[in-house]
Amino acid sequence: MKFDRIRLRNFRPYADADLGLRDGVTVIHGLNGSGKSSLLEACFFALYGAKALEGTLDDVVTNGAEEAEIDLWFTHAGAAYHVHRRLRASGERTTTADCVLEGSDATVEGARDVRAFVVDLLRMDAEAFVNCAYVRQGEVNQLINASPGQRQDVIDDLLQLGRLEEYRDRAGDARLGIEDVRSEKRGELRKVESQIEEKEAKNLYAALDDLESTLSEVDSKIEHYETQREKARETKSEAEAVLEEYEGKRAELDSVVDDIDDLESTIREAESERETLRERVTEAHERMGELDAEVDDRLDAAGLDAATEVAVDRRRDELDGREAELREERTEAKASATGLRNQATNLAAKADDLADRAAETEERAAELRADADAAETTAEEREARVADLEDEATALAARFEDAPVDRGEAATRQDDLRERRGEVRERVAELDAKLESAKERVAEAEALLAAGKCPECGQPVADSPHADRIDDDRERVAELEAELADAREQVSTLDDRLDALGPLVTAEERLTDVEADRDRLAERAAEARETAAENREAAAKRESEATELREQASEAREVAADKREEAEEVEARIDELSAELESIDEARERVDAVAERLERIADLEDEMERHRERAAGIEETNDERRERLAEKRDRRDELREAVDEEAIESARDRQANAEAYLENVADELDALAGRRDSIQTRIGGVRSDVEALESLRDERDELAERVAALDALHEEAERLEAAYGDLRAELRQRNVETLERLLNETFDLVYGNDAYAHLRLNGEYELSVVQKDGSELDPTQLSGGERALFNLSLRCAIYRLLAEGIDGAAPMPPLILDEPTVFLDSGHVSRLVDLVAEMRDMGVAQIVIVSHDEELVGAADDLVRVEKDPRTNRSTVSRSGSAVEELAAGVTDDD
Ligand SMILES: Nc1ncnc2c1ncn2[C@@H]1O[C@H](COP(=O)(O)OP(=O)(O)OP(=O)(O)O)[C@@H](O)[C@H]1O
Repeated sequence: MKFDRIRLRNFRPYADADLGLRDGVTVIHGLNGSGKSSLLEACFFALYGAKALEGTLDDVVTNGAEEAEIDLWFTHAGAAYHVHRRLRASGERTTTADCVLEGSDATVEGARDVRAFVVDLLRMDAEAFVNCAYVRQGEVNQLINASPGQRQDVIDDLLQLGRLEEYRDRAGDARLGIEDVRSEKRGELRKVESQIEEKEAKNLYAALDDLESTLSEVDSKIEHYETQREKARETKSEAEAVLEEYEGKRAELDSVVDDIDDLESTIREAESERETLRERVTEAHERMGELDAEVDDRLDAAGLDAATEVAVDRRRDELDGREAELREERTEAKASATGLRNQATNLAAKADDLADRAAETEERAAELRADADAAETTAEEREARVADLEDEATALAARFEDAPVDRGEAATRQDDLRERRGEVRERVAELDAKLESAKERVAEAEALLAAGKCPECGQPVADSPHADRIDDDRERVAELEAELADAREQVSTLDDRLDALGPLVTAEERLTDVEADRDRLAERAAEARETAAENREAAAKRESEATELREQASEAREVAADKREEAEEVEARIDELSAELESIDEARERVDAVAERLERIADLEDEMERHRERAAGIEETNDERRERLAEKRDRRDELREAVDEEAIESARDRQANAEAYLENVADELDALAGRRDSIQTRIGGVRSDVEALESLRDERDELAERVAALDALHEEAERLEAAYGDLRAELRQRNVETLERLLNETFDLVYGNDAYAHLRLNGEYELSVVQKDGSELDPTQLSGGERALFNLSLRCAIYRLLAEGIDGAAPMPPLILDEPTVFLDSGHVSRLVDLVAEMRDMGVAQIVIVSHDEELVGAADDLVRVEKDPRTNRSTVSRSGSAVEELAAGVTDDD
C-alpha cells in the first residue's frame, strides 16, 4: 500500500495544499510549527477518521473556518482508491458532512463504513497501523515501556495471532455447548431406560395371550346363542303365520255377522219410515177438506165469484183500480182545501191592512183641521195690529196740518237753518276778535298819551304826526259793537226756529216707520188666511179617502169568510174519501185470507205427492237389501264351519315359547357382548403398552447413538481447542525467535558497539539487553538516544517480520517516521540513513520521514517543504525538486 496524493483545504494550518507523494524516501522538512506533523496526520485521518486523531474533530478544522476537506489517493494491491472527507464546523460541534471512498469496483459512503472498509482492506485498524507503520513523534518509548503482556497483545495482534485465540475460545464455547447438550441427552436416556424397565416388569406379552384366548371362548359362545336365536325366530314367525290366517277368517266372520245385523236394522227402520209417510198423507187429505170448507164460507164476503186464483187476481185488480181513483181525488181535494185556506187568510190580512190605513188617514185629517184653526187665529191677531198702526199714522199726519213745513220737508229745513246758524256764529266770533283788538289799541294809545308820548312811534307827543288816529279807532270800536249785537240777535232767532222744528222731524220719521209696519203685517195676515183655507180643503179630502178604505176592508172580510166556508166543505169530502180507502183495505184482507187458504191447499197436494213417491222408493230399496241379507247369511254359515279352535291353541303355545326364549337369549347375548367389549378394551390397553415399550426402545437406541455422537464431538472440540492453543503458542514461539533475530540484526545495524552483546526477547515477550559480561539490562535503563534506536529497531523488526511472515498480499504500508532523529547524534543519524536504505532494499515501497536533519534530507529521493506565512499563519507545502537542489539552496532547519 502507498499514498499517491493528499489534498487539503482548511485542515489545521493549511488553507489549500495539494501534494503528490512518490515511491522511495520522502523527507518533509520545515520550521517548528510549520505543519509537518499535520500533513502526516491528514493522511492518517483520511484513512481512519476520528479514530486516528489525538484530539477531536473540532481541532482539525482551521480555526475560524466552517468547513474542512481532505482528499487522499492511495494504491493497494494494484488497485487505486480515493477517500474524500468533508467536515463541517457548525455551532458547537464539528461533524462529518461527507465521507466517500471510491475504488475501482466499489464506492463506500459514511464514516463508519469507510473505516470498516479500510480496516478490512489493509487488515489493520488505526491502532495496528500506528504500531506498525507510523512511529509518531514522542512515541518512541511506547513499546519499550509497555508491559510484556501489552507487548504480546500488540505483536500478536499485528501477526494475527489474536485470531487463533479467538478460534480457541470459539472451540471452547462449542465444547461447553456440546457438554450442555450431552448432559441433557444423557438425562433423557436414563429416563427412557427406567421407563422401559417398568414396562418390561409388567410381562405384557403373557397377559395379551391370556386375554386373547378368553376372547375366543366368549366369541364361540356368542356364535352358539346367535344360532339358537335364529331357530326361535323361525318357529315364532311360522306360528304367527298360522295365527294370522285364523285371525283373518274370524275377522271376516265378525264383519259378516255385523253386516247382517246392520242390514236387518236398516230394513226395519226403512219400513217404519214408510208407515209414517202413509200416515202423513192421510193427515194432509183431512186438512185439505177443512180448508175447502173455509174457502167456501169466505167467498161472498171477499166479493169473489169463484174459489180460483184467476178470480182472486181479478178481484185484486178491481180493488187496486178503485183505490187509485180515490187516492187521486183525495190528493186533488187536499190541494184545493189548502188553496182556499190560504186565500181566506190572505184576504183577512188585506182587510186588516185597509182598516189600518183608514185610521191613519182619519188621523191626518184631524191634524190638518187643527192647523187651519191655528192659521185663522194668527190672521185675526195680525189684522188687529194693522188697525192700531193705522190709528197712529192718522194721528201723526194730523200734526203737519198747521205746521210751518209740509210732511217730508222738516228734515231738509232743519239742515238749512243749522248751516245758517253756523255761519252767523262764525261772524260773531270774528267781530268779537276785531272788537277786542280795536279796544286794546284805544287803551294803549290812551296810556301813551297820558305819558305824553306818541301812541304811534313812542316819540314825544309834541312832535308826533300820529295823534289824530286815536279818534278813528274809537269810532271803529263803536261800529264793531253795533255789528256784534246785530249778529247775536240773528243767532238767537235761528235757535228759536230750530227748537220749533225738532218734534216735527221726529214725527215725520215715526210716520214713515208705522206705515211700513202696517203694510207688512197686512200682507202676512192675508197669507195666514190663505193657509187656513188650504188646510181645511186637504182635511176634507182625507176624510173622504178614509171612508172609502173602510168600505174596502169590510168587503175583503166578507170574501175571506166565504173562502173559509168553501175550504171546510172540501175537507169534509177528504174525510169521506179516507174512510172509503180504509174499507178497500179491509176488502183486500178478506181476499188475502181466501188466497192464503188456496195456497195452503196447493201446498198440501204437493206434500202428499212427495210422500207417496218417497214411500215407493223405500219399498224398492228394501227389496234389494233383503236379497243381500240372504247372501250374507249363507257366507256366515260357511265361515263358522271353517274355524279350527284346537290348531289355533297349539300355534299360540309355540309362539309364546319362542318369544320367551328370544327374550332370555337377548339378555345372555347382551352380557356376552359387554364381556367381549371389556376384554377387547383390555387387549387394546395392553397392545398400546406394548407399542409404547417398542417406541421407548427405539427412542433409547436413538438417544444412546446421539450421546455417543456427542461424546465424539466433545472429544473433537477439546482437541480443536487444544490445537488452537498449541498452535498459537507454537507460532508465538516461532515469531518471538524470528523477531529476536530481526531485532538483533537491526539493532546491530543502527547501534553496533562493544558494550552490548545482543538483545533478548523471550517467550514471555520480556525484552532485555544482554551486556558483554552476560548481565542483563532493562531497556528502560538505556539512554534516550539508545532507547530511540532500540525502538526504531524493534519497529523495523516488526515491520520485517510482518513482511516476511505474511505471503502475497502483505499490507506493507508506507513506513512513516516522525522526527526519528530527535535524540540522535550525527553518527547515529547516518546509521539511521543506512537503516532506511536497508528497509527500502527490503521492498518497502514508500518511506516518509519528517525531519530537520541534513543527512536525512540528503538521503531523500523526494523533498517536501512546509512553510508557514507568519502574517496569515497559513501553511503551504511545496516540492523542492531533488534533495541535491535543496541542499544547494542551503535551506535546512537547525533545531
Ligand atoms: N485547527 C488549527 N487551525 C489553525 N492552525 C492550527 C490548527 N491546529 C494546529 N494549528 C497550527 O499548526 C501548527 C502545528 O503544526 P505541526 O505540529 O504540524 O507543526 P510541525 O511542523 O510538525 O512542528 P515541529 O517541528 O515543532 O514538530 C501550530 O503552529 C498550530 O498553531
